[in-house]
Amino acid sequence: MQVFSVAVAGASGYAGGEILRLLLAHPQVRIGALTAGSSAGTRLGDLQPHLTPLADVVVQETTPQVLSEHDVVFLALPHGTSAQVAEQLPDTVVIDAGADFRLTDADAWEQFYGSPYAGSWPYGLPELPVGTDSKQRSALRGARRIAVPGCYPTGTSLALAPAFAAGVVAARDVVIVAASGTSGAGKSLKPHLLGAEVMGSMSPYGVGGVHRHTPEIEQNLSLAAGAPVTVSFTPTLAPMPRGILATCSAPLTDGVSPTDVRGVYEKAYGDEPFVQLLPDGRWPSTGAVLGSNNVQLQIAVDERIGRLIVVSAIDNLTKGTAGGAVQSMNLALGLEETLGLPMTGVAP
Ligand SMILES: NC(=O)C1=CN([C@@H]2O[C@H](COP(=O)(O)OP(=O)(O)OC[C@H]3O[C@@H](n4cnc5c(N)ncnc54)[C@H](OP(=O)(O)O)[C@@H]3O)[C@@H](O)[C@H]2O)C=CC1
Ligand SMILES: CC(=O)N[C@@H](CCC(=O)OP(=O)(O)O)C(=O)O
Repeated sequence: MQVFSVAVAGASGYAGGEILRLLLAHPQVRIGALTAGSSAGTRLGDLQPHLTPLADVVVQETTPQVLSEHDVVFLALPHGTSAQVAEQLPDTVVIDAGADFRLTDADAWEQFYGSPYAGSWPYGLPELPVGTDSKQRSALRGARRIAVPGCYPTGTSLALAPAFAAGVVAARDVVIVAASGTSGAGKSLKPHLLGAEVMGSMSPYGVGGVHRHTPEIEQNLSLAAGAPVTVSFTPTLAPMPRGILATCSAPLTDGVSPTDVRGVYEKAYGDEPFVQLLPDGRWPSTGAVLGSNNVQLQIAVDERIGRLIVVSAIDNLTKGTAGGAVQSMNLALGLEETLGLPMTGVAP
C-alpha cells in the first residue's frame, strides 16, 4: 500500500487543526512537517490540545524548503499568503484551503478581495453538478493543484446546483441566508467574536451582496446551469463553534411539480457517499453533521408562491474545509475518495 508524506502549513489554526484530525485517521498518509507563522517553535500540543498523537511535534516556520520535501502540502493560511507559498512548490501536490485560487473571474476577485488576482485552480467540490451529466470530480482526478471551496459556497452550492443543472428553477431572485458557527472566522482574536458578543445572540454581516463568497456561489451555480446566475447572499453568525445551516430558495420553472424536483435531487445525489437527501419531513441540522464530512439536504416546494426551498447543513470545518480538502487529495492521488473521511457525526 502506497503511503504519501503530507505537510500542513497553518497547523496552529482551525482549518489546519481539522485537516490534521482527519489525516491522523487516513490509512495512506504519513504526517510530516507542521508549519505556521508566529507560533513556529511551539509544540503542537500547546496549540491544538485535541491532537494528542502529534502533541510533541514542534511547529516550524512556513518555508518552501520545509514543505517541498513532501508528496502533498495542505495550505491553511490567510488569503494572499498561500499564493506566495504555492508558487515555490512546483513539484508537490498543493491543496489550498484558502481562497486565492477559487475564482475564475479576475474582475470578481479584485472587486471582492481588493488584491491582485493570482489565477484559478481546479475547484475542490467533487459532488458539484456541472451541466446535466457531469460532476466536478472529473476535474480533480490526478490534479496537482486544488482550490478548496469556501465553507458557505460548499453548503449553498450543493443545495441549489442540481436544480439549476436540471433547469427546474429560474436564474433570478435566488435568495440564500446562512448561519455559521464562529470557527468560520478563524482563530485570531476579533472583537465581534468575543464570547460576550456571540453567546445567546445572532447577527448578520456582509449584508447587501458584499460578502466575498457571493461570486464563488454564483460561479458554482452558473457552472451548473450553463448560464449566468446571480444570488442574494446573507451570512449570519450563530452562537455555536461549528456548523452552517443554509436556507436557499429560487423561483420554480413553470409546470415543475414537487415530485419532479425530488426526482432531480435523488438523481443528483443518490450515489454520493457524503450527500444525504433526507426522507420527507425531516430537516437538516448542524448537530447531525458535526465532525463528519456529510452534507444533509431537504427540499420543499412553496406552491403558493412557486418557489423551491432547499436547506443544507454542513460542518464548516469538516466538509466546509478540511473534509473537502482531504476528499480532493484522495481524488488527486488516485485513492478511494472516501478514505479517512468520517461519515458519522457526533451527537448530542
Ligand atoms: N475556518 C473555516 O471554516 C474555513 C477556513 N478556510 C480558510 O483556511 C485558511 C485558514 O483559516 P483558519 O484556520 O480559519 O484561520 P486561523 O486564523 O485559525 O489560522 C491561520 C493559520 O495561518 C498561519 N499564518 C498566519 N499568517 C501566516 C504567515 N504569514 N505565514 C505562515 N503562516 C501564517 C497561522 O499561524 P500562527 O498561529 O502561527 O499565526 C495559523 O496557523 C484561510 O484561508 C481560510 O479562509 C476555508 C474554509 C473554511
Ligand atoms: C463565520 C465567518 O466569519 N465565516 C467566514 C468564512 C469562512 C470561510 O469559508 O472562509 P474562506 O473563504 O475565508 O476560506 C467569513 O464569513 O468570512
